[in-house]
Amino acid sequence: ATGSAAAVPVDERFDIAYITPVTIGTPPQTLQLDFDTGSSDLWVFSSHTPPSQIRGQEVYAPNKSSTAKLLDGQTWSITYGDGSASRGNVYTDNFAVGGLTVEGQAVECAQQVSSSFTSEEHMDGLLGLGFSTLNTVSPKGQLTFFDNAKSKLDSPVFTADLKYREAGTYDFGFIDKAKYTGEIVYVPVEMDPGYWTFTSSGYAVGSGNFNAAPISGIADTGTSLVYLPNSILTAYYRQVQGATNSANYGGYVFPCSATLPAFTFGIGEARFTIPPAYISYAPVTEGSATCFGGLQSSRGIGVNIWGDVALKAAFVVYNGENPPKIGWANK
Ligand SMILES: COc1ccc(CN)cc1O
Repeated sequence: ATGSAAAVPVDERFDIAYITPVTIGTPPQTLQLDFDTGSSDLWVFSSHTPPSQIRGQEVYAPNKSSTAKLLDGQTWSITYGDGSASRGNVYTDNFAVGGLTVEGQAVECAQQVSSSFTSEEHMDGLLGLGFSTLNTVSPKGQLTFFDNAKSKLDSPVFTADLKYREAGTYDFGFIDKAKYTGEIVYVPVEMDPGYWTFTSSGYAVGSGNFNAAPISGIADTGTSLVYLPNSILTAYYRQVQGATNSANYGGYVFPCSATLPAFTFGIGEARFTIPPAYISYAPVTEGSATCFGGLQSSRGIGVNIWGDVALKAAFVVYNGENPPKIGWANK
């Protein structure tokens, strides 16, 4: 079996996140979820979510699905790196992504969501694609959609082809040769504690020399920006007129009119270049002449994060074999 579905920017302007249509239950209920390789809970706005916390989202109503079953006594609670959070109870139901169906998928229904989820009107929940060890359901941890689907997939992989301000694709069970150029370069994945953790071979700022140095980090489709060690950030923003690391805005900002260098990162011998446009991420507030950078410091996070700003510069293969590996190709 295989599946394929669009990854659409959730907002018209900054690629804050990408949403993908899924169907849940019988008859099928369609929701738009943020596919997140940085977490492993599949949770949705639901008929159990307080109406005061819903602002336009579609909800999953298990009581309207003839195939829904309550997982009695099971609850979930998750907090993300940006401080957002949600929690609730758990059902199993039929769940499909782009023609690929899993029966008995754990669907975590929100009984509480934090304000940043409420304000993300087009996002009806998250679909975790991290390793199932990260799943928060207690007392019995649940499997991700990918782990449930894996045995029936033609190949135990999914791929992410995210794009700059346009729709890309998530494919399950196959690698579409039309989506990339050259060869896919694979590097090992450390699956403890549950992220797609890999080591980049180094970086270059603009047309400067490549600095060969191992940079461990996670490939995280659910994070908008790239978070790297401070030393790399100072090397990059030193090249940007008027750039400062702003306590006020919580990161590197610069005049939106500034000329930005590209940023290149290595995967083995391969090189991937993030164009300047991806790094001039967004005005700090609507209409401001000050822009927030797409490259930020990982100081204080505890892990380096290759988020969407980097991922959309590549075609990425998440290979769930044992041991897992991650593949990168230009496109
Ligand atoms: C508030 O929005 C989000 C918070 C956390 C994640 C997971 N990294 C994804 C989101 O879209």
